[in-house]
Amino acid sequence: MDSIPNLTLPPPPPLIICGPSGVGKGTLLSKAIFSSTSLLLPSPFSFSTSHTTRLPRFGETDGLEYNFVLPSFFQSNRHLFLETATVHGNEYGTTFKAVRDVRERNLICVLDLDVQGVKTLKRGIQSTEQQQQQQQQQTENKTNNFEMFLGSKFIFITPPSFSTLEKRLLNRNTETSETLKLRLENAKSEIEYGTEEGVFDEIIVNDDVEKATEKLADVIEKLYPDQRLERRKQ
Ligand SMILES: Nc1ncnc2c1ncn2[C@@H]1O[C@H](COP(=O)(O)OP(=O)(O)OP(=O)(O)O)[C@@H](O)[C@H]1O
Repeated sequence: MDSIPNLTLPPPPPLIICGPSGVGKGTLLSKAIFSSTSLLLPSPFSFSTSHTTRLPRFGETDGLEYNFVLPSFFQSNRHLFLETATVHGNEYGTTFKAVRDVRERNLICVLDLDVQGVKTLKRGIQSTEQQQQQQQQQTENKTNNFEMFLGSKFIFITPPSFSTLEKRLLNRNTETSETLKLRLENAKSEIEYGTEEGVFDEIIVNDDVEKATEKLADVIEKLYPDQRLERRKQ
């Protein structure tokens, strides 16, 4: 007997935000899409819950801010992760399941990825597109973790200048002189990649925070024409 077709449409593809550390990704995202105060117009976007080996801070709940796991979880389950990164000796990563969970809630998944993560994702998307063109997917009937990322939108946030990025990292007061140096060294090649023609759908210069927030909201509404974001009076 034929199975009943699933008539619910999947949510729109994920939104990927990338940019050097300290450029203001978190700041702009929380102002542009996660600041909704209206219960009638809740944000259609949601972050996925990452995994980490760092210990929970006071007030953090397992499964909410992060899935707190042992280092052995990362070692034995690499295949479950879209991307992983080591920060200050702790592992962080996004599993395919975490993205799927957001999509099952019918929300658009937002991923804050570094350049390595973007490259991995783009490779996965490209090979999935190739497989689909050759129609191998149907004949082999394999589940492909990258299928849900087809059509993802990529936004790169860049600083107005290198010295501004350095100032922001310094003012944030989160860096030692070593991590500051490392983040700035990485930023050079990240900005080079991010501003290359055709890699990202949109590039936003985070100069004035209010203008950049407005620009981010405009760009998101352009990339997701069926979505409306709650705009704040400045
Ligand atoms: N347009 C802006 N003008 C001035 N300061 C800003 C601007 N945007 C962000 N900042 C400040 O810069 C610092 C870095 O911002 P934020 O933490 O959002 O960066 P991030 O890209 O999310 O960094 P990370 O990738 O390390 O998490 C913060 O102290 C933030 O308040």
